[in-house]
Amino acid sequence: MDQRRAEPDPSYNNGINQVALYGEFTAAGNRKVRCAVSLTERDLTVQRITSAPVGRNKLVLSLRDCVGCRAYRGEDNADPGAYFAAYFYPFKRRWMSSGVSRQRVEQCFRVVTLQDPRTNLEEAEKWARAVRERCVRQQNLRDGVLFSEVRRPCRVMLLVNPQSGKGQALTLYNNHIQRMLNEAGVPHTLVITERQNHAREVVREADLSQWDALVIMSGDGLLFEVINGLLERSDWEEAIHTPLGILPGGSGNALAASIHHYSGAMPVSSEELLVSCGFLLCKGLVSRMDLASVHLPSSPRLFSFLSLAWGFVADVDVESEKYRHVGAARFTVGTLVRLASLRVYKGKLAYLPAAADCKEEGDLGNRTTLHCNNQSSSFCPASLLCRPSRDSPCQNAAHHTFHNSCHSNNSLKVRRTESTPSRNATKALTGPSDTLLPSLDQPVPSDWVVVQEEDFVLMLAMYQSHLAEDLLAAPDSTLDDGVIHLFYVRAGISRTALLRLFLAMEKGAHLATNCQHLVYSRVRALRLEPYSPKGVITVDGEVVEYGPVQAQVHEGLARLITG
Ligand SMILES: Nc1ncnc2c1ncn2[C@@H]1O[C@H](COP(=O)(O)OP(=O)(O)OP(=O)(O)O)[C@@H](O)[C@H]1O
Repeated sequence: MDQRRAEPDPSYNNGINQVALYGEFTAAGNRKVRCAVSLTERDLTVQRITSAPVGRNKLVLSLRDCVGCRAYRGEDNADPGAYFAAYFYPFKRRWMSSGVSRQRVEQCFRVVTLQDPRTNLEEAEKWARAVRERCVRQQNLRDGVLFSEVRRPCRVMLLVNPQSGKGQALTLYNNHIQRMLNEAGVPHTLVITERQNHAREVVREADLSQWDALVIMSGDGLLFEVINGLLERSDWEEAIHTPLGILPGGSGNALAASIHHYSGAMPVSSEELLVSCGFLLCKGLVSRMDLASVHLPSSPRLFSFLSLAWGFVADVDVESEKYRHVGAARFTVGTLVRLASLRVYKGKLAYLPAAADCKEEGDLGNRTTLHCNNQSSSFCPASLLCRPSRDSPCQNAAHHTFHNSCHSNNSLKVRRTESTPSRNATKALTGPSDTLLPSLDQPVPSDWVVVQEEDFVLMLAMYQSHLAEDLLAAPDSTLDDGVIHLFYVRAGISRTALLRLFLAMEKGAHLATNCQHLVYSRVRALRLEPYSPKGVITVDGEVVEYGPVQAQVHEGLARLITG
């Protein structure tokens, strides 16, 4: 038989395409299949050695899609061969449906250079090491992305809430995540949360020098606990720099959907989102993430990484809890139910606008410089749709409102854990100071915009892109843009128009619907004073004390593994 071999291509002999390693091995699963394997700085190329023309049966796998590679001896002691296996998660077409998602590809080879098992294992280890090193270098090469730090987490605390979402977080861990982390060589310790605030207590007390990353496999509620636990520590400044990871195990999974979106990938199903976030976690790149501090009338200050909501969105979040068995679809069901009894919420909203073209760094002492961000002039995609003029004092909205009749059903969930009043802007002992916020009983500063309308259907402040897996609420948000993306919908909107807005939000196109009732502003701080005696306010999807609330963004305060 005329066996054509895939010898190293001479045209590859320059730069990144230069073949660093070349070998011929049998496939681990079928010793009759021989493969020519070559490794460049960028790719692993596998060419089956057959009589077919060179190029057929050739697989080129990008090392950017590789999470790890390991070498090992076979189980049969009489077998002198050793093995190396490389694990890739490239985007592939879905079976039976359109679009692409990350799907697992394993390439495993048997090395029998000599009859000596040790030499064979050394050869396999050489390959595994070379693949791993190039994977890391490919991550380092990524440019144009504001990744500040490259660090492979090696000791990970993985906090899993077994009750989150449909109650399947542990099954999802067993079916997907455990294997991915093993493939990536990331040792981890599983902490299964037992009750509310368990994770908060664990991270508040933990010896953080023992952990390179804290990863949360749950909904957004558990990350909320972890962030607040870190910021309650006396060493909060260091603690909040602990890299955090998020794996979707809840029904909302907004932050997981946001980092998937930031990675440039197309929307995917819930299980595909888990694989995508698992992949990003294994890649181990750490980015800065904005947090917002939130002040409530009589509860301690909270830190929030996602959203602050009042009105329609907050009500849907709370009321749709009972539909959590349907997973991410719970928000769609909740939206339809609440639309049927659309309400008007009365209150006063004020905000500090973000500078149009400048990005001010956080107000921590060590980051006081100002950076002009030339690109941010194109920030507001629908600049025509940002309607600051609607906030002008001359705008006189008709004030025929219904008082909010929403009854707070949050007695079990409300985060009123301590009783320290916070009448001063920053009363808490730990965490950064809120230089932009006066105390809640003082008027807002004169450079704030006071919204003239007092009748709303919703107020939604977002610091990340997604409100839920399939709700791209703030399409222009980035992880650390230092901006609160403030949306509100004025009273008077029809049910149909509101439904259209939420349908458009699935693709992040709600600003382009030209809805006259929707107002969007980029802000750095805000205050809401609800007038209705009862209602719901949520922070990161969790119900908090109802009443006046204010928040300011802290740019890039936390660290998140974003791949
Ligand atoms: N073992 C447990 N039993 C009951 N509640 C728990 C347990 N572990 C954690 N919790 C609490 O469950 C709450 C909800 O968790 P989380 O938001 O992560 O999941 P979820 O509500 O299912 O997700 P989503 O918000 O996306 O629907 C958190 O406030 C957390 O404190």
